[in-house]
Amino acid sequence: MESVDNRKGSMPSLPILCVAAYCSYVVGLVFYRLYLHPLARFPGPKIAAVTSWYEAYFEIVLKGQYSRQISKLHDQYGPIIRVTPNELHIRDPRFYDEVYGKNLHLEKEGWDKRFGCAGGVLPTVKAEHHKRRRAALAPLFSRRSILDFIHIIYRHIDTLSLRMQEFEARKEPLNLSHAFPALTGDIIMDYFFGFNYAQLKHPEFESFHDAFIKIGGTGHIATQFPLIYPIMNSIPDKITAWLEPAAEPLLKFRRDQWDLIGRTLRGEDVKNNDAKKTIFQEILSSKLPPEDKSHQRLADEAQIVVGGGVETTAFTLSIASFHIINTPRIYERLHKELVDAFPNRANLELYPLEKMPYLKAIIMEALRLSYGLSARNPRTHKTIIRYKDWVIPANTCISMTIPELSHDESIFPSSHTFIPERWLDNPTTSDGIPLDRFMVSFGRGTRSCLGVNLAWTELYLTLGMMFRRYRFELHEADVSDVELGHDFFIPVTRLGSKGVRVFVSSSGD
Ligand code: HEM
Repeated sequence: MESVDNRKGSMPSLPILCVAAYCSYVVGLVFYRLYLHPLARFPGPKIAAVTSWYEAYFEIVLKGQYSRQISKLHDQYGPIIRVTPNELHIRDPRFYDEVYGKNLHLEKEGWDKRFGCAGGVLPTVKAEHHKRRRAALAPLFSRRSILDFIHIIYRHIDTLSLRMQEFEARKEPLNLSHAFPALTGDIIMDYFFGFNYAQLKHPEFESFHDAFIKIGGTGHIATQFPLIYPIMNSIPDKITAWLEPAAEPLLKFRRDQWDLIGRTLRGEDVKNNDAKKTIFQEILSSKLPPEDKSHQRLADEAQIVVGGGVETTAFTLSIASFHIINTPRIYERLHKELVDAFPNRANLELYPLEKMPYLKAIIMEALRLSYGLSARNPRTHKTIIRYKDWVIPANTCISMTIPELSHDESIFPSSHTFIPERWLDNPTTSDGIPLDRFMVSFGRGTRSCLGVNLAWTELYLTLGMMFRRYRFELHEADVSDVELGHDFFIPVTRLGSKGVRVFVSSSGD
């Protein structure tokens, strides 16, 4: 008996064994990531190579600041760096087309965890799934489809114009940063879902805006803790809305979509406008396999399409409007171009707007500074890629970031200044490359923006209407109300910003 007790006493207890095993695992993992990992040779801070907690610190604790930190790391370590244990980041505008090539079918890792709707086309990981999902949506995004729907876009632009008159009459500041997401939200709802929430008519322009900013922030947490969405989804909507009132419009949207999809699957026509088809009818009549036509997949797609189209276009409109109003030279030149084309201020037509060089240059400049997405945009190539002296192993996640390209001073001198003139008269870079090759705010290649035609149409018509019919005066707004403050996947300004607020008056001519 005595000898058995002695043996027991000399054995470490189970918790100690577990701690020792865990410590050995961590030491082994650190050693592997630093010295044996396929990316071990690449430059960058050791801490980023060892753990994604480094990324988490900048994204979660400092609220969307890792992209900014990555720019500083590029200054220190060069154009290619290892930013997480398994990801390389490249800063080189001339390498963009290699990473986001046109004919390549590339996997996109990581975004599936971000939004809690992994079945949507944007976050789809596998290239083959993406290809068929995108093909099913493409007809709905064609120029022809947009022109078929344009009367509904005009209707919403007219509503915005009426709201402007209302603010003019009341002599109260109008918050453009609130009005634009309501406009783009109503258009997208009508276009894809056959009805809208009349957000533009809401006194305070209630919209999906705040909810999307919150989702963007949550995406950083979900990247590290993917279970967060299943946990959140298990909480009743009422409690979520009580904890986070900004989420309410999106929760309502999700409930309504779930119901609409159910009704569409049962064969009902759920539209209550005169658009031709809803997105659900389009997907259901496509050649997609049954698993891509499930209730959940359709709901995921609905959220992605609305998420893709509301904030992006609205932010571009805010940037364009702020700078036009803030720069009399730009306002006067644009206004003259509009008056020449539309002597009668009540008229508004897409084709003449599309032919206006200065308006187009303004939109290009606003797109450049609105970036589309501020997030690192990952792609995984199945083969090795060579970048300068580096050989990037096959199946490595490589990312680049649109804001870095927009602010490359060798391509866009004074890149933080809004200069529409840089886009006039077919400009080229100093080495003769057309400047618009470096306009990547709609992405590039097989996974570039599907909504580009709709976005341009909205941008032409909204800015054309506003700056033909009205004059504006900024109210307590400055450039920090339209500059990137936080990367919440979409670019977000400083968090305390009250938005671009303006007094409105008639243009009088
Ligand atoms: C100024 C406006 C817009 C900008 C700057 C913009 C930007 C972008 C960018 C950069 C991507 C590519 C993401 C990637 O490379 O992986 C993208 C994808 C996408 N955008 Fe847009 N977008 C805009 C408006 C819209 C609109 C109005 C819609 C329509 C609802 C839309 C729907 C989509 C969709 C569905 C995708 C996913 C495409 C795919 O994965 O194949 N976007 N957008």
